[in-house]
Amino acid sequence: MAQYTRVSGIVGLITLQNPPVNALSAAVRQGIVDKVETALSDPKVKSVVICGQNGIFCGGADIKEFGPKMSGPPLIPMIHAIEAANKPVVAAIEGSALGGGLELALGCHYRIAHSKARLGLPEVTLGLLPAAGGSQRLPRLIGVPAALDLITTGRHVTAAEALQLGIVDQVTDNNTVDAAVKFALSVAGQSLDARRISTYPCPQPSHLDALFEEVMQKVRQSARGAMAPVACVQAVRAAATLPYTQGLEREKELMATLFTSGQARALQYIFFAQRAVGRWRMPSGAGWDTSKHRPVNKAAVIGLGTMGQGITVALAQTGLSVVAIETQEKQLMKAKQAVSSTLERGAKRRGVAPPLDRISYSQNIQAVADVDLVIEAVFEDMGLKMEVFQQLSAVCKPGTVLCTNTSALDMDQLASETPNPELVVGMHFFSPAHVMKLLEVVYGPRSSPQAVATAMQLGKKMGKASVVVGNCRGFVGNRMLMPYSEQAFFLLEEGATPELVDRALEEFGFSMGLFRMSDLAGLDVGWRVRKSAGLAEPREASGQSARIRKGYRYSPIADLICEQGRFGQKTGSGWYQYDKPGSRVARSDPWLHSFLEQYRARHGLVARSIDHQEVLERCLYAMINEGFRILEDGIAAGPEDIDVIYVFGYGWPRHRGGPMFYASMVGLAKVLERLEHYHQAHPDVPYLQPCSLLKRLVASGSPPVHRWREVIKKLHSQL
Ligand SMILES: CC(C)(COP(=O)(O)OP(=O)(O)OC[C@H]1O[C@@H](n2cnc3c(N)ncnc32)[C@H](O)[C@@H]1OP(=O)(O)O)[C@@H](O)C(=O)NCCC(=O)NCCSC(=O)C[C@@H](O)CCCCCCCCCCCCC(=O)O
Repeated sequence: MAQYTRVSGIVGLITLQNPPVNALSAAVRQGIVDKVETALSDPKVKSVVICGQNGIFCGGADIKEFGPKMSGPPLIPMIHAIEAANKPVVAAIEGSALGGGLELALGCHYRIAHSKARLGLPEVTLGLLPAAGGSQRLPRLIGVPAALDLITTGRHVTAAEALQLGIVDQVTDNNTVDAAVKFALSVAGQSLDARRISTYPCPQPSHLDALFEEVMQKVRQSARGAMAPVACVQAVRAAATLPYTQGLEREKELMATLFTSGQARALQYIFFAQRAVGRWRMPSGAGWDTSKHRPVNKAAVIGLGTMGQGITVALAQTGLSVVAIETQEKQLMKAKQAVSSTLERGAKRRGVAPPLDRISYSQNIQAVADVDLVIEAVFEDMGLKMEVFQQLSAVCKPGTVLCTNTSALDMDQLASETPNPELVVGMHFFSPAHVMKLLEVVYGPRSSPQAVATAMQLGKKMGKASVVVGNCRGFVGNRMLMPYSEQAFFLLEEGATPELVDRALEEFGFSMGLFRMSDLAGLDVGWRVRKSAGLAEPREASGQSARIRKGYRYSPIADLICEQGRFGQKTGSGWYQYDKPGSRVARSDPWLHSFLEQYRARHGLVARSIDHQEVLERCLYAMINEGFRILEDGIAAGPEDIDVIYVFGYGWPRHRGGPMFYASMVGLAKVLERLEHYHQAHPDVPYLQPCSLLKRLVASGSPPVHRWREVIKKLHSQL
């Protein structure tokens, strides 16, 4: 909807009204069409201002209304009518002007923004392009290179940058609508000939073809199979090479392909999933809407290894006071230097002062006495962690939330070491913690909703995609990684190479294949986990029994690699070889290939030809199957939680929407059928045995992913 009033005698003020972000729903578009007509036909009105209610101009087209049948007036003619008006129309931009919101503003003759406003064309992140004329007007206004940057990345710019680029005409620190009305009064009656962006010639950069070729190459490389960034480049090229109306036709054509694509569905699903995970709930029924967080102004980090350093940086960058504890003096000094230089580099990039003085370093745990929250990040050793938790319980002020960053240990066992287990939760960061967006917030049976709410609130403040999960081995992310990597090891035994498996996964869209990823993370991490689970015992590496553990198929290949001291990039070799320890360029390793041949010969295995489809089906479906078990066990509340974890923490291609969404796109019946097929071929691999929730979903007609929670709820109520 839109409201119309007349202000200062001659200015028609149109206010978009569609909380919370004034998205351009059918009703809002109808409102704009009607109110613009009213303003233009009122002889007393000499100029018009368009603004949004509640401090936000407009979050763009209403994504919830996207579908095969769209009602209401279309955006393009609506914006054209504004641009063609014979009275000046001024956009008063507060909060955000994004997507269709900015396109609407670009149709206005002038744009006034509040200094805190953010502007952008983020359609590409939803699998779309700015198809309400944005891809044609923006390059005409700010030039091709700047428009390409904004449209292909979808990044939001500040009002200051928008002014510098020429997107807005004025920035104000005061009331934006008042400033826009004043501006509208000052331009009333002036000629608008030079203010209609669609009539501008598109500035022609030198070497146009070379520029587009270079950008297209860059975009294709980073898009990893995503269609929208490529279409965005094509649309901007149309702006640079065609008259406006033809460019608009091209924009429409490209949008038609994207709009109905699976990729757009996946990306829009992830947009809503990211928000849905914020509405967390524990099995007790307590959740985001019933639990109040404790304020956290001062936090402590215990243990300043790589993880602790990253967490310290992230907390300081969030504006918190941080007490950083490390008992070893040498490590403390090393960590202080590393944290300071990371903060300095980050601050330089952002043009701000580094928040070095927010951190105090100490070797003495007594220094945490007055903090509101502690994050323990010491070595993954239960004995050591228990000792730390006992000390924390004695030192911290009452009510301090105690968090562990463990990725593999039982956080409930740790909680049992404290007199207040309700204050204990897991905050599982991903390395490097100041860069990676994912945070798993882990609750145990005794964690209080308030402690969970506090960790979630802190995660939000830190800009993390924070997901509440239950306590189990590996939580959600690492638990699903187990069957995924297990299948990859089996594929090596059966004839694949790390290169083949990685190529299949990277062509699917993963930022890195499994073997390149493990070389980066360090192979010793998984080796330690397998050892502590009693799997990677040193055994006679030959014969049938070497490939069976606890009665099931097991591949000792990764353990044997580790026994050679090949821990990945840091040692200069792992699944690949590197020029020197720490170098990042993975090269195919003849040693590894002959090791695999010898291994197969020793175990009487005959290599067969394995194609990409089998790699994907076995690795991904085994992982997805575990995802269904996680849902069945109630460790994740819904498929959105799993998908957000995989997209933000494990390099799952965003345009495929996360593993559970992907399963729904492939078809649950097909996933079930392939799992049954592979389980029949490998009956000694329990991860391939289809989970009963998957069977139940298929039996209930494979409902769409947003309806799985109903089936899960029913399942739990029957248990
Ligand atoms: C705006 C934000 C920055 C605000 O952030 P904040 O943190 O304050 O709040 P939240 O993010 O939590 O959001 C609050 C709440 O609002 C919901 N929401 C946000 N934005 C939208 C939206 N655009 N639509 C609907 N709902 C929205 C959000 O989900 C939250 O609710 P929830 O219940 O989930 O908690 C931030 O929200 C943000 O970044 N928003 C998204 C901004 C964005 O990406 N905008 C672009 C939208 S796409 C667009 O504008 C497209 C246009 O360019 C062109 C459209 C043309 C359409 C033409 C269609 C014809 C296609 C032809 C096909 C032909 C096919 C055929 O031939 O058949």
